[in-house]
Amino acid sequence: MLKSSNFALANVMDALIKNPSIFFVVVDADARITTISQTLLDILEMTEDEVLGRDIGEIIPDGKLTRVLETGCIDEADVVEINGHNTIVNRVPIIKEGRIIGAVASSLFLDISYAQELIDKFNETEPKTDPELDTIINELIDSPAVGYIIIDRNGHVSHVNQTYLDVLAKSRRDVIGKHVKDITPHSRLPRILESGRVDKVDIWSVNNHHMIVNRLPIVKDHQVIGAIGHTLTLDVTAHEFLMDKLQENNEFNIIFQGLIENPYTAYVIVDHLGYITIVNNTFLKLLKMPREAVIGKYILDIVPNSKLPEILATGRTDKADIWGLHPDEDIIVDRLPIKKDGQIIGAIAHSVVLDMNEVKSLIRRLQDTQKELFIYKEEIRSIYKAKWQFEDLIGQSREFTNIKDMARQFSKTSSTLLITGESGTGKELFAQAVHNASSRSLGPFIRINCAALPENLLESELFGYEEGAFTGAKKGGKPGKFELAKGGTIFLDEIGDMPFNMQTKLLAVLQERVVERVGGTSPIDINVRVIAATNRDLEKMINNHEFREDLYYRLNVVQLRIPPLRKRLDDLPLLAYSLIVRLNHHLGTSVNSISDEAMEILRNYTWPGNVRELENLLERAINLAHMNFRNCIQKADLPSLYNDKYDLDAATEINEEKTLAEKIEDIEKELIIQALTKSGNNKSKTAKLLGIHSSALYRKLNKYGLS
Ligand SMILES: Nc1ncnc2c1ncn2[C@@H]1O[C@H](COP(=O)(O)OP(=O)(O)OP(=O)(O)O)[C@@H](O)[C@H]1O
Repeated sequence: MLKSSNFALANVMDALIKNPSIFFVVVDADARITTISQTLLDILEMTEDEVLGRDIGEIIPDGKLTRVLETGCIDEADVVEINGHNTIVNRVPIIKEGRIIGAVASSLFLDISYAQELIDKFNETEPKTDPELDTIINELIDSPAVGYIIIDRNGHVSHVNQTYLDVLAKSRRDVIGKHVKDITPHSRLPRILESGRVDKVDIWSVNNHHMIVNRLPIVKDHQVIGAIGHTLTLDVTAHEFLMDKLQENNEFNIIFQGLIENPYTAYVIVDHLGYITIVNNTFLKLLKMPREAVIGKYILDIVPNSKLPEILATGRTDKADIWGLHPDEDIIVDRLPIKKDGQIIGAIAHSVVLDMNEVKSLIRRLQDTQKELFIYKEEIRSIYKAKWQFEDLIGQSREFTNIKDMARQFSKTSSTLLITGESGTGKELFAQAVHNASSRSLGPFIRINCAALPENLLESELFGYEEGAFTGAKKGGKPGKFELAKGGTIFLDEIGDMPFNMQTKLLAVLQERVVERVGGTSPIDINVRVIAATNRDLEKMINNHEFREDLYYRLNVVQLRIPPLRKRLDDLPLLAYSLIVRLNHHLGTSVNSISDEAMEILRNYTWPGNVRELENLLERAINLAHMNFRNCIQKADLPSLYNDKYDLDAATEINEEKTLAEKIEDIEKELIIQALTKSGNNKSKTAKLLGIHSSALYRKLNKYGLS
């Protein structure tokens, strides 16, 4: 009778299921025996009470299982002799959560003594010259349970027993004296003649019989004079062999049923041809079929959508695949090939999560949260995007107030508006203010940056797409910005960077006032006001054939030219102070003034990056002043205005507080700032200066808070 301690048998399952053995011993992490099969006890001539709880080294002193515990390495097909029985043993560590918690030694019980005896006989005399020996050999190999075939040094069959002749479906006359390859063309016995090595526990198929075989060389005076092939299991795959054992009402049932029969895990095992060899009750329950209807059947005849044939064909391992036996009954499964000597001999599928209801409810909750998040994001974006009003636009200079007045007038109409001006002058602010002062103020204000997206994405972003329009297209399709902006304003920022092809498509939309989704067939009416902005000289671009003239006229129905900061320097103190108030609020600082010297530096600067540059510069100045416990911005807080290299030097300085990756980011940020300054905050020029695509630049600007 077999006894096992509290040791978690479930953990042994994986180790054993890959190991079609019937005699075994299990030890825990301290090498103490926790489970042992009766047959092994019989071989050891001991009782279980004498063995359980004892160190394995005291019972089987070869120390090999202890080594598996130490190394975690599998020890496959090792020939050992236990009490005069030659046995082939597999030793496998039991690993849980990355820790070795025990080990199993299991044997395909193989008494190779017969074969050994045969070899010994061969070694005594030349087989062909001794008819008496033939009789002895024939007697020895005359076993209904084991198939034998023996070849001489030339590969010709010298002996074969009736059991193997039955497998071959041939008569003795057809076989004796023939070359083994003429009988079974793919025979691996000749290989043994060449290598002189034992070929242990190999899966061998002939005439649709699947067997486990051993092949041994016959060696005399260091010369290979022949080879023996004999079966260990006849007509069964390894797993069928195991199943046969399971059918027997013996002690193995207890342990193997425990291992395979697990109500939380469905198991199915196929042989190398895809025929089901093992299936547990949990899987049968899923199938709603009795065991007899399943075992021995081709997997696809039972489970038409099984992926096990793919595993057999490719040898790949599937981890946590969501798969459904029946529609709407998804489970999560692992699949793995069973390999022997590098060959795929079968495949296992077992469930990881059988009850998907819990997983599904989690997924549903996640989807709900995502939807909610999307709604909030949209809300935040709309609040943020359309927050600017004319009152927020700072500037009292004539140039500025004139533009503001003009813009107020334009907000009373729905005409397409083109806003031009250098980078950072406030074009987007004006667009928002116009929208907010217009009759469309309750509708959405949707901005799209035409420079930040590659052409193919820009098209689907602007016009949307239908389901299946391209690989990766979302189910149900997606509305474009023109559709989303319905009843409101669409702000086409950086229009000068729109690819030429897209310009043509945009022109058609503006002319016909309809959009067609990518992959769609029906036009959708649009009801939006279009405001476009650019810091590029569109007229020059038209001359260079970079911008469509007809589109320019469509966009330039009315135009606002925002003056650069250097042309309204009178606004500088007011702007600087207003920005400081806003920045303090944002940064949680309380810097409230600028020294005259610092203001003078600001006045003398040319402001290629305009108000945005002023804002960025003041933010850094506030941080520096704050770090130095000052409430007043001083010259020292504006290092980049009198020393361009300052920040790059600071970025490259080695200090322990930052990792290499963080330092590299600092340097990248500084280089971008310098390129922005150099290009007058022109994004496409900046991207060119840095040798990167403008969409990459926009990502980086976002990352470093420079946009
Ligand atoms: N008149 C202003 N009053 C207050 N803040 C301003 C003003 N003009 C610009 N700003 C500030 O400068 C930042 C840049 O403005 P905006 O994004 O509108 O510039 P832009 O001309 O659209 O730039 P780009 O061409 O690079 O897109 C704004 O976030 C705002 O903080």
